[in-house]
Amino acid sequence: MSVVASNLVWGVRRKTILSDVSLSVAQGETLGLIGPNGSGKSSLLRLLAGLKRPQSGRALINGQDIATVPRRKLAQQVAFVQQNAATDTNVSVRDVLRLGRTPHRSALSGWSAADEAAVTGALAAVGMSGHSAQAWQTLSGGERQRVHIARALAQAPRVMFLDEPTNHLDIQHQIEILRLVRDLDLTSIVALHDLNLAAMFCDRILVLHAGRVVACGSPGEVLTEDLLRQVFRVEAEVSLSADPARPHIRFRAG
Ligand SMILES: Nc1ncnc2c1ncn2[C@@H]1O[C@H](COP(=O)(O)OP(=O)(O)OP(=O)(O)O)[C@@H](O)[C@H]1O
Repeated sequence: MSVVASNLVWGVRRKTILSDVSLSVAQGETLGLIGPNGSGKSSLLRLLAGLKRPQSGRALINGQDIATVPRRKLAQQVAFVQQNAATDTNVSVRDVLRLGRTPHRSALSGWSAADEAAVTGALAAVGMSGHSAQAWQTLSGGERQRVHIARALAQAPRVMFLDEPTNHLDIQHQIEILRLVRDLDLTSIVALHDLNLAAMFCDRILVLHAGRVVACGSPGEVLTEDLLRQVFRVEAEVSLSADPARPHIRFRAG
């Protein structure tokens, strides 16, 4: 399913937070969303996922304005891994994943073999099978993050929005989770702070700065020394030697 945003504007009171944001992500593509703190990445993901309404402009999933898609249908198609998502404390890991199946179940249908397979597969995909019966509140930060990603996978969405999914994860799991997202047969938009990971795993990268799109293209097109200086205020060397399409950034310590 494609995701398209046209001229999105959103703000609170008199403050404009997103100005005229447009983007287009094709079926199966992984778009990285980068930008400094407060540039509007989470706000944009919330608008795209239909959790907030734009003041003007439209967000479309598969050509349909998300404002017009019924909530349940939207939940069958779209999963959102939010930053610092909380979960009711008194549940097991498996229960958290079971919640991901809710949009696919009717009030009358019982727990099906397909539901069970989706939960088991999602737990395995994030390497958490061994924690199935553990109480959610006893998990480490990185394990919680992986369980939230697994819940989104269990939802079997066609589109996935992820806000800093590598938060709290060790380097092995950062790479594994992004590889998993890239290889899934779905459309994804991922907000990331680690620019080298964005370069490694995203098909294209969109850069937000003060609520505006300042660049969008392949990692090689977008992640230039000039852009890093102007948008992120850092000095860095960008090397294209190993793979010109996937630049590597070396930040200067000072
Ligand atoms: N409900 C709100 N009320 C007031 N200000 C808000 C609200 N939501 C977001 N903002 C402001 O909008 C700006 C963008 O916030 P947002 O969380 O989208 O940025 P971000 O790029 O995801 O940041 P970070 O990288 O720090 O997670 C910030 O300055 C934030 O303080």
